[in-house]
Amino acid sequence: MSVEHPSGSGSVPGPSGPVGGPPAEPDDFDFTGSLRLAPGGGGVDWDVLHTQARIAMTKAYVPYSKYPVGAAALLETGSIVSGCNVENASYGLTLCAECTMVGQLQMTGGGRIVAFTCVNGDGEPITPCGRCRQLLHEFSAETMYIRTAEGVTTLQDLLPQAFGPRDLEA
Ligand SMILES: O=c1ccn([C@H]2C[C@H](O)[C@@H](CO)O2)c(=O)[nH]1
Repeated sequence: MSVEHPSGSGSVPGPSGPVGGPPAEPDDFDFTGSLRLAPGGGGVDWDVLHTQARIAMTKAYVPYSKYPVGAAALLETGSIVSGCNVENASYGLTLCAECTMVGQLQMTGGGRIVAFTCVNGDGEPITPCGRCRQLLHEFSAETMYIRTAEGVTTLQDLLPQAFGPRDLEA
C-alpha cells in the first residue's frame, strides 16, 4: 500500500496513516508535508508502533545477553521504520535496536521521527539507553514523542539540552 505524499514528492510506503491503519489523508499533513500530531502524542496509533517494535524484536540477535529489543519509529511522512539489537562476541560492539533502526531510516530515504517506542522480549516498553537517546536526537522532529513503561514523554524530557546538528552550524 502507498499514498501520494501531499508535497508532491511521490508516494511513501505504507503502513501509511498517522494511525497506521487506513491510508493517510491529505488533511493528516500540515503545509510542510509533515504529519499533524496533537499535543501529547495524540494521533499516533501507539498500538501499531508497539506491534512493529514487537515484530522487530523477534529478529534480534542476542546470543550473549538473551535480551531481545525491538524499536519502531513513526516518521513525519507516515512511514514506520524499525530495528532490533545485534550483539557481538566483542560485547562492547553490540548494536542496540535503535542503532539498526536509524540505519534503516537513513537507507530508506531519511526523515524525521515524530514518535518512537521500543520493547523487550516480553513486549514491554523500555526506555532507550543514553547513547540511543543521542542517536534518536539526530533524526528527531522538533517534538518527538516516546512511549516508555511510564507513559508517553518526549525525547527532550529524556535528553535535555542535547548536543545536536545545530551546534555544528556556526
Ligand atoms: O535502549 C536499549 C537498551 C539495550 N539494548 C540492548 C543492547 C543489548 O543487546 C541488550 C542488553 O543490554 O539490550 C537495546 O537494544 N536498546
